[in-house]
Amino acid sequence: MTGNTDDTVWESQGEWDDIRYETTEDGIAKITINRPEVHNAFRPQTLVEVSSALTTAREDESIGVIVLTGAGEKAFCSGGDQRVRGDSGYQTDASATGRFHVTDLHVAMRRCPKPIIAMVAGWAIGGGHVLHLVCDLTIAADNAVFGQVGPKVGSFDGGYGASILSDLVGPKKAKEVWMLCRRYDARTALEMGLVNTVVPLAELEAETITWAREILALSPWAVRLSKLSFHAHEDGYAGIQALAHDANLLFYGQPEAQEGREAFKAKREPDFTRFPRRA
Ligand SMILES: CC(C)(COP(=O)(O)OP(=O)(O)OC[C@H]1O[C@@H](n2cnc3c(N)ncnc32)[C@H](O)[C@@H]1OP(=O)(O)O)[C@@H](O)C(=O)NCCC(=O)NCCSC(=O)CCC(=O)c1ccccc1C(=O)O
Repeated sequence: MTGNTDDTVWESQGEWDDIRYETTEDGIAKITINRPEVHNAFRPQTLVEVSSALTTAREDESIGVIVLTGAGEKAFCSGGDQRVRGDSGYQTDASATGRFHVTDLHVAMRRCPKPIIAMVAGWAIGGGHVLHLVCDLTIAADNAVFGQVGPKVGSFDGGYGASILSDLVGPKKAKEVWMLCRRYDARTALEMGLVNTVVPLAELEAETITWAREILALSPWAVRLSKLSFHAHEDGYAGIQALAHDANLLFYGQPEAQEGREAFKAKREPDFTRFPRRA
């Protein structure tokens, strides 16, 4: 056990260098970027570990909601670790091929059928701001500060960092965020529609858990399909594919689909005549 908030006990799982992965008995997983000395900036290894923890949470049937956060009270995440930014992307070591590992994580977060809540205290800046954008919900502490810094440090995000932001706050405001690199406090972020709620820092985790438990009380399939329904439109073919594959997952549980499987295994022709052709 690693700690608790009110009645919540977090059980620590796995061996990690850059993150913590903890779960509660009632179905919440918490992934914490644990590099407070650099305001939780991510290096490639950080993103590999977050992705791995996300897969663990996704495949654990006892988990219904995932919380993404940063260690300490000063920062959610300050984006890519500028010390390992090479000329071809971010590098695991000086001789490694550079990449933008974070874009693969964005896709995995969108693809993950379980709701992901960003729990934001302090800085959510640059790629750290994009990470909260990609989460489904954001609970902000009153000390949170949001913003993009790409054009200041020679970077931009033409993927989710532009599109989700534009959908949330409108194209004019989104261009302001990226083209002026201003900082926005938590109250302003709430007014802009960037976050779901703002609470005192001391109540951040308790509030996040309350939201997570409200979700956990609902139908898992309906929550899952709700998330994928938004992305079906927003993510184009990839979004439609995720929703359609869930329809197929549900169909696999039906006698009609099972007849096809059983007939193949028994080396006989399938008999679908007893199944209705519904309106
Ligand atoms: C966040 C700050 C404004 C906070 O300022 P302050 O409170 O004064 O703290 P500092 O003293 O500056 O920081 C403390 C300590 O942390 C180090 N640090 C902070 N941020 C980083 C960082 N990103 N990388 C490395 N180190 C960092 C800082 O140097 C201090 O260390 P000392 O040893 O004490 O000196 C301020 O810290 C700040 O402006 N930080 C930098 C923000 C930044 O430039 N972020 C990177 C933006 S680019 C990016 O994120 C890439 C994103 C990406 O990869 C991508 C690629 C493709 C598509 C999408 C994306 C995407 O955007 O996700």
